[in-house]
Amino acid sequence: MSRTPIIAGNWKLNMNPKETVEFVNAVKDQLPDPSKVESVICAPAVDLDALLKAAEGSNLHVGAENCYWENSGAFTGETSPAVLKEMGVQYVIIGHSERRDYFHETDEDINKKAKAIFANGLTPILCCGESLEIREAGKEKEWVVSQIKADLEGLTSEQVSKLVIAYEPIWAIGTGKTASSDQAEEMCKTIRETVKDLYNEETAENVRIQYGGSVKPANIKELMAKPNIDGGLVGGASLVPDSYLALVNYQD
Ligand SMILES: O=C(CO)COP(=O)(O)O
Repeated sequence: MSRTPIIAGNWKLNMNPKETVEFVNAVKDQLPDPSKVESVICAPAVDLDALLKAAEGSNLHVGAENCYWENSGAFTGETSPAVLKEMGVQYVIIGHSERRDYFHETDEDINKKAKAIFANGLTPILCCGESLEIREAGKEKEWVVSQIKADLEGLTSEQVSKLVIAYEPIWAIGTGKTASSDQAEEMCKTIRETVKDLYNEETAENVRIQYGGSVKPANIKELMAKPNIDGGLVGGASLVPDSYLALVNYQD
């Protein structure tokens, strides 16, 4: 298996440019070799310039938390994927449950964003996941499979081979309630099987699948030991240098 583990912080609406630079200076010399574990921070758009400059020459890779599906035009307040690429950004989170819930993003919007991100040579980190209500009804697999099918519509196997998918059960986000490593593995396996059904075995073997939802230094090792979990998408525990370093250096 040749998938490189990828641990990504999702800072959400936290951190300013000064705090961003302080964070990078505290972590940049202690990050793992990117061929062993890829370390990513996804930051608010207003922090990206500071983040990129501070991270230059280090093993830290940079992502945005969102973007629009058009590169330019009369779209007040949006972020251009073409400009993210010009700046040196590598990843863009799309389909986070907070964007789906609070900003009413649909699978159709997310699919358009995925296409625009790939067209600009960036890599999407595509989030999916079910609410507590859906899990309690026993419908989490069909829910996530239908999200994945709609979000990947029209993408090529070459694109999906490079994609990162983050399985984030909404009931585990910011709640301190982690899915058990078995529950996380079961869903990540289902996602990989869905990619295999939609594309082929090779694409399914290449796609990297993260788990997200109360990932912490205390549970990262157990999650990463699972065969279908290739990384973590981490909110709260990615904001503090020591805990971010403990996460990306989980192999030590
Ligand atoms: O939403 C998340 C990452 O995208 C998870 O957030 P927490 O790690 O704070 O639970």
